[in-house]
Amino acid sequence: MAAALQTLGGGIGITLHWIAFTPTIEQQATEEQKKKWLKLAQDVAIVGAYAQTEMGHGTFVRGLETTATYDPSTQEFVINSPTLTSTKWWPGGLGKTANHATVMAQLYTRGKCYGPHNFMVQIRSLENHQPCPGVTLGDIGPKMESNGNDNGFARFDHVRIPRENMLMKFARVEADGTYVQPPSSKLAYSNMVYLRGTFVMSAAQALASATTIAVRYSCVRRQSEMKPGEPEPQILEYQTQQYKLFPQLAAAYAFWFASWFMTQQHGSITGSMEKGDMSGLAELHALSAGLKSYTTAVTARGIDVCRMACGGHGYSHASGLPALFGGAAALCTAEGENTVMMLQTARYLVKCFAQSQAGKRLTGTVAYLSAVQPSPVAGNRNMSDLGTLVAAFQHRAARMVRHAAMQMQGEMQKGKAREDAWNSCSVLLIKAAEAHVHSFVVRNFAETVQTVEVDESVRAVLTSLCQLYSLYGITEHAGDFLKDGYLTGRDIDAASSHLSAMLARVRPDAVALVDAFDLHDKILRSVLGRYDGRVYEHLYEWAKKSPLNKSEVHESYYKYLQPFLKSNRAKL
Ligand SMILES: CCCCCCCCCCCCCCCCCCCC(=O)SCCNC(=O)CCNC(=O)[C@H](O)C(C)(C)COP(=O)(O)OP(=O)(O)OC[C@H]1O[C@@H](n2cnc3c(N)ncnc32)[C@H](O)[C@@H]1OP(=O)(O)O
Ligand SMILES: Cc1cc2nc3c(=O)[nH]c(=O)nc-3n(C[C@H](O)[C@H](O)[C@H](O)COP(=O)(O)OP(=O)(O)OC[C@H]3O[C@@H](n4cnc5c(N)ncnc54)[C@H](O)[C@@H]3O)c2cc1C
Repeated sequence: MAAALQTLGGGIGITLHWIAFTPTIEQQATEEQKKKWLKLAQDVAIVGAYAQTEMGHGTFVRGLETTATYDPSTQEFVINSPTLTSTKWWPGGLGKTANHATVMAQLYTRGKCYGPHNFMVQIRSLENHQPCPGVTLGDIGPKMESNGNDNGFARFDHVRIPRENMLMKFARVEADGTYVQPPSSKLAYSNMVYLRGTFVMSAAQALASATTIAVRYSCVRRQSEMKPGEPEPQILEYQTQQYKLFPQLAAAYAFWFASWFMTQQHGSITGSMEKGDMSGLAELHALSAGLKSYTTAVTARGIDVCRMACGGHGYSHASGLPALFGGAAALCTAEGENTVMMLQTARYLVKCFAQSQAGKRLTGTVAYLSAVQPSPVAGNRNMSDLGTLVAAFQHRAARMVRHAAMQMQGEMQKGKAREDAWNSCSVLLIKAAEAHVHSFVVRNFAETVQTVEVDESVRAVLTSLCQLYSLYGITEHAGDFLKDGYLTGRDIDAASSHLSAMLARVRPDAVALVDAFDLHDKILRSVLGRYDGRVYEHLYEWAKKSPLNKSEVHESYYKYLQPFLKSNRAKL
C-alpha cells in the first residue's frame, strides 16, 4: 500500500484504484467480468474509484441511498442519486482522476430492495475525460492531509448500465429480474475486510517511519546539560525521550508482525470461502475490524508523540511528521471509523462469550476466553517472563469481556431491549474489545519473536522489545490488571522497574532497529530522519526553497505592511 500511496502528483490520485477499485473486481466479479475489466484495471487502461460512502452515510452501509433499479424490459440497472445526501462523497480519485467506479447501491428488482451491492459504472469518457451523460463529478475540497488525492463527489441522474455491470460473483440478478441470494449478505463487504487488513501494515509502516525519523534525529540533536560543565548530550540519552520513543518503536514491530498474521489469516480464510466454507468469515471480520481500529489509533497517537519529541523542527513539514500524522489520522476514519469497527469486534466477543458460557470450546483468537480462570491467583510474578506477560493480558481481556457481557445481561434482565442494553454498555464493550486486540498483539509479538528464524543475538533484541511493549502496556493500564487482584501493586512496581531496564537495554540497538525498517530517504521524505544524519545543512537548504523566500521583500510588504506602518508612524 505504501507504494500505491505515492500519488502521481498534486490534484490526482490513483491510490484507491490500486487498493480498493481493482481488489473489488478481483473479489466480487465473476470470471466473465474479470475477463472484461480486471486486466484493464491492472494495466491502468481504465482508472477506478471505490464509490461507497455518501454525504449522508459512511458507517451505516445498509443506510446508503443511491439506488440501482433493475429494468427487465431493457435488462439494465438504473443508477440514481435520489437525494442530496445520497451524493457519493469522499471516494479517492472520484473527483478528477477516475473514469470508472464501483458504485455501492441499494439493489431493487421486482419492486423489492435486496440491500447494498456493487455495480461497475463508467463515469468519464475514455476519449475526452468529460463526465458521462447523467453523471455529475467534482472534488470535495481541501482536507487535513493527502491533498494530492482528489477525493470527490458524484451524482447519478438515472444512469443506465447493462445488467452485466452488477458484480455478480456472490449475488446475481437474472435477465428476468430474479434475485439469486449470495452465501452470505456480508460477502458484498469483502473488499472492506481486505482493506482493513492492509491498514494494519500501513499503520506499522507509518509508525516505523515516525520512529525512524525521531530516533535518528534524537541521536543528532544535542540539547541541555545532563551534568554541569559536560557537553550537551544526545537527547536520546534522556530516559524521558526513550520512554516516549521506544514503546512506539516496539509497537511498530508488534504491528508489523500482527500484519503478517492478518495477511496469512485473510489468505487462508478467503481460500476456504472460495471452496464454500464460510465458517471463518465472522472471525476474519472481527479480527480485521479490531486490528485496524487498534493499530491505526495507537499509530496516530504515536506519530504525534514522535513529532513532539522532535521539538520545533518536528512541527516543521521538513520533518515529514505532520504529513505522516495527517495520513495516519485518515486511517482512523477511513475504511470503517474506529469506534464502529471496535464495536463490531465487541459484538463478536459477546457472542463468543455466550457460546463459551453454553459450554462450547472456543478456537482461534478467542480461544483464551474459555481457558482463562475467573478467580485471580495473586502472587509474585516474574514480570520479565513473556509467558507471564501474555497471560496477564489475556486475563485482563477475558475479565473485561466477561464484565461487559454480564453488565449487558443485567441490563436486559432489568427489562431493557437488547439494543438499548448494548448502547448503555458500549463504552465497557469498546474497552473490552480494545483489551482483546491488545492481548492478541502481545501474544502474536511473543510467539513471533520466539519462532522467527533470526540470529540468536537478533532474537535477544526482539525479545527485549517485546518485553518493553508488554510492560509499557501493563504500566499504562495498571488499573485493569489490579482490579481483580490478578496483579498486585508489587507486580506493577516490578513491571515499572523492568520497563526502565528495558529502555536502557534497547538504547544501544535503537538506531539499528529503525535502520532495519530499511525506509529509503525518498520514502521517509524527512530532513530530520535522513540516513546520513546531515540534518542542519539540509534544514537550511529546505527552508531556503520556501516560496516565501523567492523575493527578499515579499509583495505583501508593499500591499499591506508598508501602508500600515506609514499610517501608524504618521500618528506619532
Ligand atoms: C513506508 C511509508 C508508508 C507510510 C504509510 C502512510 C500512512 C498514511 C496513509 C494515508 C492514506 C489516507 C487514506 C487512504 C486510504 C483510504 C481508503 C478508504 C476507503 C474507504 O473508506 S471505502 C468505505 C469504507 N466504509 C466502511 O468501512 C463502512 C463501515 N461500515 C460497515 O462495514 C458496516 O456498515 C457495519 C458497520 C459492519 C455494519 O454492517 P451491518 O450490515 O449493519 O451489520 P450489523 O452491524 O447489523 O451486523 C450484522 C452481522 O453481520 C456481521 N458483519 C458485519 N460486517 C461484516 C463483514 N464485513 N464481514 C462479515 N460479517 C460482517 C456482523 O458481525 C453481524 O454478525 P452477527 O453474527 O453478530 O449477527
Ligand atoms: C482520507 C479518506 C479517504 C476516504 N476514501 C474513501 C473511498 O475511497 N471510498 C469510500 O467509499 N469512502 C471513502 N472514505 C469515507 C470513509 O469510509 C468514511 O468517512 C467512514 O466510513 C466514516 O463514515 P462517516 O464519514 O459517515 O462518519 P460517521 O459514520 O457519520 O461517523 C461519525 C461519528 O459517529 C459515530 N458513529 C457512527 N455510527 C456509530 C455507531 N453505530 N455506534 C457508535 N458511534 C457511531 C462514529 O464513531 C464517528 O465518531 C474516505 C474517508 C477519508 C477520511
